[in-house]
Amino acid sequence: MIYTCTLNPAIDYFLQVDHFKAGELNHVKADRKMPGGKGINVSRVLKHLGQTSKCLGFIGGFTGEFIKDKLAEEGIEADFVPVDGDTRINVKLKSDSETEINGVAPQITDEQLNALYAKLEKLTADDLLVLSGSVPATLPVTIYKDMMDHVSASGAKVVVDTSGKAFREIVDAKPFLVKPNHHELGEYFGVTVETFDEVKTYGKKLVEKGIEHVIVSMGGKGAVYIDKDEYLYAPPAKGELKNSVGAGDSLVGGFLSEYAVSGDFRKAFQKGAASGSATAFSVDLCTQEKVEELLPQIKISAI
Ligand SMILES: Nc1ncnc2c1ncn2[C@@H]1O[C@H](COP(=O)(O)OP(=O)(O)OP(=O)(O)O)[C@@H](O)[C@H]1O
Ligand SMILES: O=P(O)(O)OC[C@@]1(O)O[C@H](CO)[C@@H](O)[C@@H]1O
Repeated sequence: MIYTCTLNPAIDYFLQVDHFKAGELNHVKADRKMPGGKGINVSRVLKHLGQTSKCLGFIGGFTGEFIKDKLAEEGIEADFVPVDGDTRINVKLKSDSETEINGVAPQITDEQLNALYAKLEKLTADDLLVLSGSVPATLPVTIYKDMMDHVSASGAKVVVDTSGKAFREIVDAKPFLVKPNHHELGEYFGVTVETFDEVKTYGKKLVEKGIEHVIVSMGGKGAVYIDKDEYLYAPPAKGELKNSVGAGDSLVGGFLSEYAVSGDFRKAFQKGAASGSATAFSVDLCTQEKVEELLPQIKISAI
């Protein structure tokens, strides 16, 4: 089973405003509320691509109910730990440019954290655990490493997609796979990472630290896969950018949907990259149909 864990889920509230002006009254042309948070997005992409998964994490309040209902409607299993406060709302403002305003997580108690650990301790060697997104302020920044400690005895493989301090803390715990984007990779090493050579250099440093598989996403420039033997490049598919929110989660979801079935990294990387582009060209997260349409464009090459 693939488990996704979203410590800090959100309702993603998409607002379309013509020519947004800060500091003035703006009228919304169209809006949309979606269940969000990185792990939840991975689960939704897996579902779209025909794979089952279970969502873990913390959820609370009327916003949490909305997310649980939407996941249930989509046939996605969830086993969240309930918390007292409201799950956050993240505003995604689409105008001449994209602006994101991510909300604040509710309080999480030690008891609630222990309830999550108890669920993790039930994982087995056949399971994959995806730890995605930001860490609520009331949890320690070492939380992802602590969670890995709770699954380490099982041998379950852990995939991590996070940033900032949480990413800094997880690297030494050597997860199976990490997916920073190129900015996050640069932030970790205190440098700017823009070119493919820089991605290769700093991605390889993560592999040398003991992470088996590293995927660095580069937005509209595609993605690079690095392990101890090779560097692979996945170009972006061609299309019209409609929404970049969740493209990275789609890369992770698409990758895992193939890896869980075939264990073939090259094919998984291709499917992941096609899924990232498919989301970038869609209003919501990628569909199977769109991923299949774009897949032939993603020619994986050694670089
Ligand atoms: N404009 C685009 N055109 C084509 N493909 C894209 C585009 N933007 C993203 N992609 C695909 O999606 C992948 C992931 O995108 P990106 O690097 O933006 O992830 P991210 O920064 O983790 O995003 P998020 O945090 O919003 O999920 C890219 O590696 C690429 O394959
Ligand atoms: O604040 P975090 O946890 O880093 O990111 C949360 C978030 O911006 O990421 C997803 C897209 O990747 C959205 O669904 C969600 O709103």
